[in-house]
Amino acid sequence: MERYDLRTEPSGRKRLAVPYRGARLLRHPMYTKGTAFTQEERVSLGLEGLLPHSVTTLEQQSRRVYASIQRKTDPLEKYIGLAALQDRNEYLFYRVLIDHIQEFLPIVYTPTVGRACQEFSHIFRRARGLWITPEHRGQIADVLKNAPFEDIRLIVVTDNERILGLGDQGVGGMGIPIGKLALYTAAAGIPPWQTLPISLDVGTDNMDLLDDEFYLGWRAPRLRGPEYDSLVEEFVQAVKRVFPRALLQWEDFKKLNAFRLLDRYRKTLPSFNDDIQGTAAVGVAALLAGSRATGIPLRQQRVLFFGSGAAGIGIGRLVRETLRGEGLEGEALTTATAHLDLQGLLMDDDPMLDPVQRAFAWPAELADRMGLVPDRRRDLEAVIRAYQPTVLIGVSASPGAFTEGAIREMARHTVRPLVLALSNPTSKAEAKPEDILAWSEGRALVATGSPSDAVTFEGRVHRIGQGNNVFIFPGVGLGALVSEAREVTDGMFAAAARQLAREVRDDDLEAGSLFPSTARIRDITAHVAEAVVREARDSGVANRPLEDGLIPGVLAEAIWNPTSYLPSDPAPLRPAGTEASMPIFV
Ligand SMILES: O=C([O-])CC(=O)C(=O)O
Ligand SMILES: [Mg+2]
Repeated sequence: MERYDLRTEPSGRKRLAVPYRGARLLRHPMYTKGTAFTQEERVSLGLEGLLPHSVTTLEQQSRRVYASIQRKTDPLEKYIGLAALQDRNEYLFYRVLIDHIQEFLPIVYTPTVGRACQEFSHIFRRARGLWITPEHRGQIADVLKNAPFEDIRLIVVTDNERILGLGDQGVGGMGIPIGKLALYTAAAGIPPWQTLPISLDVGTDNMDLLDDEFYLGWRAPRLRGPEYDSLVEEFVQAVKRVFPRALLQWEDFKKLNAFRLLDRYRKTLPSFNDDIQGTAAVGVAALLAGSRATGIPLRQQRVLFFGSGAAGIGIGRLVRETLRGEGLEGEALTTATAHLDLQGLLMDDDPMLDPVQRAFAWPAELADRMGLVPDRRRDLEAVIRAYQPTVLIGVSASPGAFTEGAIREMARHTVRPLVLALSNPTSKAEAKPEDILAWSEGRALVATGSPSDAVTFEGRVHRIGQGNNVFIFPGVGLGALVSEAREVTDGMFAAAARQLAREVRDDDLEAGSLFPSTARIRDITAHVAEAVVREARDSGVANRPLEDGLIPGVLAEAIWNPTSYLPSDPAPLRPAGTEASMPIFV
């Protein structure tokens, strides 16, 4: 465990105390500058002769690395190249990522990160983050103490059971916490030495993985029941003890564990579930922006969900809360949303519904009144014909679920239907944007969870918005950390959703997009964080309540921005096992 020591000189200039010298320093991904070490630093840090002669700038390094990544044609090879860069020089990795965020988002994140998870045990180079297995029971706190840095503020943890729409990926799920934290740093400027990806590797029920000789994970069926619960309980208590200032993001747990763990721990430590709550904010933002585009007020929208997993139920809850805020109640509120899953429309006489689905089930008599006899309730097209939704949201991981008939039916009764095919990665999306536009005669406003190219239909170019929680979680996390929130509330996600909708400009909507461009992610994140800080203060969960006027400045101060390397100060080598010592200022 190391401290990352930033020292501020009386002049205000920051310097970094580096705890290593020579080859060890050169190889340390967080302290190295590679060929950017200056001549003076090379002398004082024992680097003479270890580097080729010329000193380059971070900007030159960034251009050099970018060219080398661009040479690769396979996105997975680009992923491997960027991961290698992250393991070599984190400063440079973030500089390159930020300089080319729109281009590299689909590499470090969905869709390519999905492939990286599937291929994890085959493309493995270097470990990052922490793996906790059932063998660590009773000593999880000690495992946490092995993290490379000690002042951890942000943890993304998964148990790998529902990796994007790809299901159980076992040990390979670690790609997701790593990717999400990379985006926290790139979008929200969370310093990388304060982040920690964690995999709860409790086994896998994916037989292909268990049969693979290269499989790197805990080779057993998934731990379940009380043993699983007690492992998670020990983990949460250990996080509280070892990293008392950390915010925890639950990611890619399967639905019932996702809801259970969120409900159980959201007041134990500041924590949230991105698939439930982050996705919810994205869905609500799309509705708000969509209302502006179509002129249909929010309270007159009818929203049909296809899929009732963590995302479907999560969005459903926040949509319902938002509509309640608009004054809807009773049957009007019930019928404002309809939820279809593989078993059909969720009906309250269905004994197979799980507890989170039940909250959205319709009384059978309502479906009867719409003429939806039982065998029609499984048919998306028939449900659309009867219910006449203005919005269709796909969160099912069933590619092809939005059929031509279904989309044509949407377009028959709505001038500008909102169609969100949100399942990730691209291979799991419910329909292709070009098909949705063709089947709706170019009238649909389309969004996908993973990035999609613009579509030209009858001479008009439609931009496809990326409806993804990347617009939400970095700002929520940054806002919660800056306000030292004791809890991450649903209100903070509602505030984030409203802010994201405000970020959608009229020209985005005119171009057919319900979301802003990901090229603006850093600005958007800062604005989302501002809204979250205000909401944390107003709802009384902020240990550091900030007045409006102070918020932008405090955020700007908190955001790490790798524009140039800090000067390195050699610190005396610390004997093993002792705390960091004072750096020497020269
Ligand atoms: O990672 C993403 O792109 C969004 C997300 O959380 C998921 O699909 O599970
Ligand atoms: Mg997720």
